[in-house]
Amino acid sequence: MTRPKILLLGEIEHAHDAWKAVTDTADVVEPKATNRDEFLAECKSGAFDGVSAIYRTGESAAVTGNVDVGFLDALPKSIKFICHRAAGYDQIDVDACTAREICVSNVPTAVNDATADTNMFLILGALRNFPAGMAALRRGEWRGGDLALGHDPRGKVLGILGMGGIGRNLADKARAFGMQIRYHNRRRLDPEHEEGAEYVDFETLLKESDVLSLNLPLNPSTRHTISKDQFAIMKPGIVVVNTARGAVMDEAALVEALDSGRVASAGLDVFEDEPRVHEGLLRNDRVLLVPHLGTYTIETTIKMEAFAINNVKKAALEGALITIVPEQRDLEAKLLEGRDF
Ligand SMILES: O=CC(=O)O
Repeated sequence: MTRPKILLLGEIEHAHDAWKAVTDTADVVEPKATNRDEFLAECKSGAFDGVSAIYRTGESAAVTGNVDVGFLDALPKSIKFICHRAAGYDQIDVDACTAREICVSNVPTAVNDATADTNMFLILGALRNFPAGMAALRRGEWRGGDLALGHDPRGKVLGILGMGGIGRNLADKARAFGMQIRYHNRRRLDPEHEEGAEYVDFETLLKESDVLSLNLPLNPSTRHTISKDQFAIMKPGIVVVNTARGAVMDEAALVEALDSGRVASAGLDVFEDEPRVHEGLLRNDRVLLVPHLGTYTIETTIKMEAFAINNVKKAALEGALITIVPEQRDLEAKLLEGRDF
């Protein structure tokens, strides 16, 4: 029997044992390309013919670009699975994959704790104005007068926009700090999973939250969910934090809202055009900035890699996935129908 072929886009950083179990049973090919044009030319040269599954990291987009129509059109027809090593898969045009009968997986659960930890750090740091105090100290001004005078989390309303795995994990952590949890989601959670969190409409969440946390995925319909009009109705003095994706919020509108004082402070792990960060955020000591470190721990990276590796292994060896992205869930049986593994 011929060994299955996997295309590796990016690196396996930590889960080497799990990866060895893949290379024992499948052949792995890696591109030589150093930029997108070279990658597309390499695809078209036949270098990846016979590959059935791709393992990719978000960082690999620096060479290949996003998984868009141009990328998919260049791939050999043998490719039927793309296993992405991250929770957010905004780099992947899932509709275009579906049209080509390519199944997509992400890493949905392994990221929850580390991302929610980062989220809580941003909430505390932004509420307490720690960045202002830290910047004053480095300027030799100790606390910088009352610049760093902050607020306690206890008793504050935390509005969570997007109550998925990370949002629910964050709610658990924030309860321990005495915060009142409200949330808005496309669909209300089953009340037994709410654990006291109150479901409110989007407008109420904006108008009544003391802290707004963005925990929704980025896709074409969630881009700039928070923009000028939304800032205009937020509770004055609100704190805004984002560990989801930069583009769910209009960054320029956030800078204006910070400058006008509508938003008192912000905590951001993600940016619209990473690694570029808006000048208006860099110069503002009331913004706590973290360079997309939400999941960046050894333990979580190992869990994420192992999860994606298990998906690509099952894809290459059995022609199926352990998890498929929600957009394709109802289509899975149809997409896999008639495949010959
Ligand atoms: O940002 C991190 C992830 O999407 O996993």
